[in-house]
Amino acid sequence: MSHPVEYEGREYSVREGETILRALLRQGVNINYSCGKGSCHTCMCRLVSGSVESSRDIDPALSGSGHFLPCVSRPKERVVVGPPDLDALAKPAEVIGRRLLADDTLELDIAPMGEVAYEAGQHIHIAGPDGLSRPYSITTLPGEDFFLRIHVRRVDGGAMSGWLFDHADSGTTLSLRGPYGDCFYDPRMQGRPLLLLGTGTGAGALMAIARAALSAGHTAPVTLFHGGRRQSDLYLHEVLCELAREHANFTYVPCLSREEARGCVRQGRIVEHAFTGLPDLQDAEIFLCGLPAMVEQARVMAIVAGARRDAIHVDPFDFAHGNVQDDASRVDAIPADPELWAALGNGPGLTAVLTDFYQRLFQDARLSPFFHGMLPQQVAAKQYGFLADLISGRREYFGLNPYNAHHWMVISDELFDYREAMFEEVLREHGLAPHLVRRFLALHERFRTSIVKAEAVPMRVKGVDIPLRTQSVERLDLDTVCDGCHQEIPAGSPARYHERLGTLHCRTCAQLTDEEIAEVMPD
Ligand code: HEM
Repeated sequence: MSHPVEYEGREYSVREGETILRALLRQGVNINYSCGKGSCHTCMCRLVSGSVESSRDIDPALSGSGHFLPCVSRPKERVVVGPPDLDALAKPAEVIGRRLLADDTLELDIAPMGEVAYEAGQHIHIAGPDGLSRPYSITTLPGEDFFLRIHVRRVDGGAMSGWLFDHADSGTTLSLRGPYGDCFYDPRMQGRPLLLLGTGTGAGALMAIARAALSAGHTAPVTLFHGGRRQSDLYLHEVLCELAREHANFTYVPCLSREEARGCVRQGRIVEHAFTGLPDLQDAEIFLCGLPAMVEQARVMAIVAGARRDAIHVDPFDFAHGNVQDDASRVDAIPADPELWAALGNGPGLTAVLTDFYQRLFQDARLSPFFHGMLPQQVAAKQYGFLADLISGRREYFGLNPYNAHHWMVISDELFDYREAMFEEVLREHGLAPHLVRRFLALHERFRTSIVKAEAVPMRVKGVDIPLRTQSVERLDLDTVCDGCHQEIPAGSPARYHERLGTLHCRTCAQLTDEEIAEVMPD
């Protein structure tokens, strides 16, 4: 028998065999999570009452303070779940060593008071004085030493990196939270080629992932591309060359985009080199750490090269910089794809795909709530306008760009991938060749960072944010009809106008409060 779960004051059903995380996501709860299998700890919650059964143990200090992982737990009775107690999750730690790896890159050895169970390449949040806190990738391997090592790049005007550079000497105390993230080597990847792309200190995390794989006896090729502008950006050059000498299946490819490249260093950006000649990435595991623009471009290229969505592992804190490019420039940069357009019958095939896709989406428990009040054929027609422009190269679409169209929606990477899997299935059912399916999905992929976000954002028009407002109470100038009860609303009455849906509701259907009415009808 399954038991319900209460989260943030609301009760949710849990189906037989379903984890608490799955149940909450299915019912539209916006809960932070990442790996979904008990490794990254991103979804950690506190058990306020009741008990759960977990398929994976966590640090006893965490379970002792009432924490558990909803992604690997099922309720044993009715449970009440709350957000994690961040103070209880913090562990004191001490800096025990530091060295400069380059003018602007510092290596810190940090000894936590107590055990921190992590995977190489995961990150921890480090808090300094005044509660300032930033994520840093762990560059050591678990069990290798009693301390953790991180790499810090001095960021211009960066308060935390500046503080670590100037004040984090041996003996300085810090506070740690984590580990977090699912960008790490899993022994189940044995036998698959690993492709690692990083810029800046992303190389520290990638080196740890490569070392974890090699020390676990990974025999398939492991290729690490590290990109920088200047020679000094390639701050792990010697160490990575040494690793390549020690392991025949490890290749290190340094690339320089600005300074002249010499010796084994290649000229240009890593994305250009890594995807030259489009390797077949169907079996590969891909790790991306570094500049958001690189991560975004590499993700698109990986999809075109056949990578599975769940095989692309991204260090999530790199996206903390937000949306890297505006949609208009993205659209301008997308070349027409005459082969794909022809395969879609120059239009009718796209209509057929979108009609089927939205029919299916409107039946889906996770996606349909976003489309409340809309009709599948309406949405399919608008989507056609957007995609037909991208694929055919014409420029006739004047609807909302993806950033603005989704500004009010909370969409996780996982939900985005869920929609993509559904879309992929429809494309295949319509007989599109596999290489064209990838190219189609890569078009969507280019807009991921415009669409995926943890909270609603204001619309942005010509670089200016429009205040987030989807509903307003108005005093009507003309007689009209209520979209709820279909009764007349006489001119001069208050009504609620839903800007996005374009609907109007009378004071009864909209349940207007006296305060709301008084604001538009002060007399
Ligand atoms: C989980 C993923 C997604 C969800 C839940 C979602 C949901 C929606 C919803 C509800 C709307 C209607 C907005 C409104 O009229 O207020 C919309 C519009 C739109 N979506 Fe998505 N979407 C997703 C992914 C995508 C992707 C991958 C693309 C393509 C890059 C895309 C492109 C668009 C565009 C262009 C519109 C505007 C159409 C128009 O009004 O002219 N969406 N989406």
